[in-house]
Amino acid sequence: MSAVSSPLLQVRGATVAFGGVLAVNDVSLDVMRGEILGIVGPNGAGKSTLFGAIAGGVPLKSGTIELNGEDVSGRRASYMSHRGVARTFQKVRLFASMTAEENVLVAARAHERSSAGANERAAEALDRIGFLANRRVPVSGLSLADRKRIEIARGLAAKPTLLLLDEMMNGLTVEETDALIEAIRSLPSEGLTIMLVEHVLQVVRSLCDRLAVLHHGQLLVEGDPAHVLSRPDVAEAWLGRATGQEGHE
Ligand SMILES: Nc1ncnc2c1ncn2[C@@H]1O[C@H](COP(=O)(O)OP(=O)(O)OP(=O)(O)O)[C@@H](O)[C@H]1O
Repeated sequence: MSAVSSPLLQVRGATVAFGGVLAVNDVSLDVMRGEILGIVGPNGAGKSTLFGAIAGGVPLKSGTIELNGEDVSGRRASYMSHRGVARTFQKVRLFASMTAEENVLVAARAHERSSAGANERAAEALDRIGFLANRRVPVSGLSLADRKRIEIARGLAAKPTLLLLDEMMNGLTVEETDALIEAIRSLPSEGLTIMLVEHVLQVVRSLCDRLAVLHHGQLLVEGDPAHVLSRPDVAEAWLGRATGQEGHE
């Protein structure tokens, strides 16, 4: 298999246990280069835990995770970051008193020693996600939608090959969601692979090339979004118990 067509990430039999709870249970999944893969499922299905195992810092009880053919199972987040994996968190983690630019610079400096280089990285990351205009405004004065973009820019400042986006649309209006979908859609053409956890159906349908459904920590099904979403077992496992955020429909 050529490097181009081989998966960027291979998850094999990944299992994560918290005490007696198997938060991720024997999950195997390939993530192809340049795709946007949606990870969906009801609350508590194991989506964020799977992200944690991939982004580093959440140890596997069993199984393996390979990135570019390297076994990275159980590695720390800092190691994964330098291997090209960046993530955002459900709860935006920004320094409120700092500007957008300063927040992104903090992330950029972890990857670039020279301040000129870090400034360049930060500006490029903000530009990629369409947020250069208000970059000098303190974060405390920005909308949630803007803060989500800054959170993504912080991830992009690492120049990742794999970006994990955790529920970016939570709390956004329909218009803000549409705008962020457009911004995210343009990213993979610049050599980026994206995995995203999302509850909003509109996002999943219009943004993802493929979907993987988790339920009780296990992979229920993966494949084309239209096919996956039409399955009765998916509707029952996920849509039947969704939280109402899919009201964007
Ligand atoms: N640090 C932890 N300690 C103990 N149990 C945990 C921990 N993190 C997650 N869990 C448990 O693991 C399971 C999977 O949780 P996880 O947060 O990964 O699900 P999720 O699909 O991301 O849910 P949500 O959509 O609500 O964010 C749940 O039963 C949760 O209570």
